[in-house]
Amino acid sequence: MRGGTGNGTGSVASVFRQHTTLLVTGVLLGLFGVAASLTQPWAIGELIKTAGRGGSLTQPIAQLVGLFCAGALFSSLQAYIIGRAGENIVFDVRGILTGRLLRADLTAFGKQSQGDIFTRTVTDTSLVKIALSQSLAQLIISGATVIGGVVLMFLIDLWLMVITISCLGVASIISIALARKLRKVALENRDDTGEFASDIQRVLSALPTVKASRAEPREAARIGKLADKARRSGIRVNAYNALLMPSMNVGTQGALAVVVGVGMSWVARGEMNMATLTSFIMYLFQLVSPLVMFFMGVGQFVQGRAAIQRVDELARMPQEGNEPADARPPMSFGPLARQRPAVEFHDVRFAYRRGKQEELTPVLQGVSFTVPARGLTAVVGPSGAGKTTMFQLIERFYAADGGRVQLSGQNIESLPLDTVRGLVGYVQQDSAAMRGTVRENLIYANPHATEYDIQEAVEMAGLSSVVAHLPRGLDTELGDQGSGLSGGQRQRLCIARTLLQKPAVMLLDEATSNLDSDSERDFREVLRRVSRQCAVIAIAHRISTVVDAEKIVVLEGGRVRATGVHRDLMEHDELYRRLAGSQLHAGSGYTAPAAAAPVPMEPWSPPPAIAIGWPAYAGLTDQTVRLRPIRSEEQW
Ligand SMILES: Nc1ncnc2c1ncn2[C@@H]1O[C@H](COP(=O)(O)OP(=O)(O)OP(=O)(O)O)[C@@H](O)[C@H]1O
Repeated sequence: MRGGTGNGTGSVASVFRQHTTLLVTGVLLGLFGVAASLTQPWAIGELIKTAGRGGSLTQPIAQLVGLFCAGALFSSLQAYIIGRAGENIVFDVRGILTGRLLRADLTAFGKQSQGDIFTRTVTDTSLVKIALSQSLAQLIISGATVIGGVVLMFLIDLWLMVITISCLGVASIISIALARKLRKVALENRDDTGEFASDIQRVLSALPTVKASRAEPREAARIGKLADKARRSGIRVNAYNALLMPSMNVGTQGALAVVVGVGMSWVARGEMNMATLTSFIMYLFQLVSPLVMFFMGVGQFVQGRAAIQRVDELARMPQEGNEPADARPPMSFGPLARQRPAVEFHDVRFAYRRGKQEELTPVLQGVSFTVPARGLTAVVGPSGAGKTTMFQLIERFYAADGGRVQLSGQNIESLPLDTVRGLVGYVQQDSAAMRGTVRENLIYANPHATEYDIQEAVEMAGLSSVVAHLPRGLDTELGDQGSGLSGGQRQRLCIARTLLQKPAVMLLDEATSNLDSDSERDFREVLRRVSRQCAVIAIAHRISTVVDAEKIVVLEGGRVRATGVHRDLMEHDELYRRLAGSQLHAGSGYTAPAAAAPVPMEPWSPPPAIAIGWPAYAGLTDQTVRLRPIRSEEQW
């Protein structure tokens, strides 16, 4: 897709400027057509005069037919070229919007409803196309026809023209007032439609919840209200549109009636000849259609301006990844050195910004810890402690408000975003599979993955038997959000996808939550092998997965409460002991090491939502796993 305006300010205007050559060509062809049609009444007058004189009609008729053909040819060419320019404009505007949406800052993106974004990207851009191509060309061409016609009519008869102008002038003033009002209600209607689309999108994305909550009638009523709001503003748009053209029609028809009456009385008195009156009336007739088209163009253009405003607002959405000038290019980073920690948090503070007022929700309050370049580091803590938020800072979805996050000794803010995301693989809490084939989902982060790599990742993630039972194997189509697979299978698919990325740091957010105990045990074994190749940081619900971790970070209320290995934490950290106690006795199948301190069981109802962890490459057995020695550390 072409185009781009850097900061998004006046995106539509900048795209429009890029297409002026095609637009000007179209308008010029249209103006040639105008010249041809403006000459036609004069040619008809000549025909009448020649017929009156009894002369040969061949030449005037040929002249007239030539003018008709030229007019038709020019107007077809103009319509084609203007239409083409319009399609190019909408293509470029959508290209800019798509690019800016994909690079949008997540805080800013979160404030905008997705339905409204959809309306602006799809519907509003279509209105922009119509406004900047058809309506604009229509305004210029119809305007030129009207001006040319008016000048010629002045030349034919001054007084008849004064009568015409008086009737049309009143109608034009009314039409301009109506057009202004139309723009205002059109903007309201675009906003109402966006609100309706947002709500539909909200409900459709949670349809099973709506059904399970028996909320269909409530949702139908709520959406119905928004649809009705859009209907009412749409009716107002139609009302002003409906008044716009008739007000012009009444003006032109009134002018016609007066001109015919006055003109015929002058012909009867011999003060004007019939050919002159016929030419004048022909011009007046010719004026009606361009005048109506002109005001229709005004109507469409003002609606388009409302859409341009909305598209420009969307294009101004703040962007992520404003790289510092001294950001290093990706290649200079290389694989993470063993001797440096893979990830370091130094007194990191972070708060989410909510709503238009940017109210702060403090989450991390001075977090410090390090993650070695190899091995498993688990993050444990009660729900809401800020574990996922930490991952989002490592991925640079958000920037820390204070302190710094380092990747292999370098502040991630000073690294190109692409490098950070290439080095860090992220399996999210709500594993995000997408519509498309299983293979497309797998290679999403590494489109050049070989068949061997794919098979290996599938096997490592315990997906082999799942894929073997799918009707078309890796080429089986999945629905939205990966529907067609179970929750656990989707999770393994996302793990395989991240494995294919061969990250230097692998983040797993509660990746074992959808796995049964056997699968989790097998997965633990795979994870142990993976963590020899890269740094794995894991948040998981199951305590049993955490006991082998080289390091466990206990997070509470946005602060690191303790770090250590399982045995130490069992001895020294009260919270960890409680979390571990409830988990290890919850039937995970794990037997605590004999040397571990006795775990006091505390009555706990309801059980705390804890997150402990490490990732789950599920469903693997020693027989099924043929984890090829990773070809080289550099390649991983
Ligand atoms: N996008 C957001 N905007 C505002 N607040 C948020 C956002 N995401 C999370 N929070 C808040 O930040 C806090 C920490 O959330 P986070 O998801 O990091 O916790 P967590 O430890 O991963 O919890 P869990 O174990 O339940 O997943 C929570 O209080 C949550 O309400």
